[in-house]
Amino acid sequence: MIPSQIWEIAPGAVHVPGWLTLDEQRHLVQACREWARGPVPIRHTVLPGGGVMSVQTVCVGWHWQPYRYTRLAHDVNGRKVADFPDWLGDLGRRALESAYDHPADSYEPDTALINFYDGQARMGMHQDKDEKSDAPVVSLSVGDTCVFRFGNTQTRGKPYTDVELASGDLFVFGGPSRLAYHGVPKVYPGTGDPATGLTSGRLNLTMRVTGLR
Ligand SMILES: O=C(O)CCC(=O)C(=O)O
Ligand SMILES: [Fe+2]
Repeated sequence: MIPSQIWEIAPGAVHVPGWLTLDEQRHLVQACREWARGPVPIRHTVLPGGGVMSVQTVCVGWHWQPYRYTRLAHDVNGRKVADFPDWLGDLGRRALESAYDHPADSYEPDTALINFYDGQARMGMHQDKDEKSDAPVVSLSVGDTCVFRFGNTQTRGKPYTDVELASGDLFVFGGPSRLAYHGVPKVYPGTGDPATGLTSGRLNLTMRVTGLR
């Protein structure tokens, strides 16, 4: 295989286009489909102020609800989310190795948030800061291409860099970029390859280390 190109967007923030093979994307879509059904079904997360997120989210390992991780999904059906599978941890370590070009044996993600975007869904600028660990976030995308806005650690606004994340792309943010604001201002409907098993929309999976036990 041709080695993937690696783009450093900011220190510790790396974009690797086309990192997942089509087979890996298919496998991920299948797994996400199962997780979306339960034990805690995929849902539009309700924010404390009453707002509803336009993306739909399902978690594995730990359940995220704004703004903490819990064992049980109190805001959905009170059940425990699916276990974080070993194969996903292996994929996370491989991803980190590709992005940073050094071994990642000690990287042990214990939660994944899976977001589904339809053509209208967006995600506002935010920091991933509910984890009690400074380990990197590994992000994998399948389906429609989006604009991923990667900003700075100080403000929601400029400076930021807009990156197009397409199906199979890997994005890692850690180190000095771990707490950078980021968001998804736009998804381009109809740009994904149905061969992934996803006929419309965009799937994004982020793995994280919660630092909880
Ligand atoms: O969909 C994406 O690419 C980013 C998702 C994200 O930032 C999150 O789940 O915290
Ligand atoms: Fe995020």
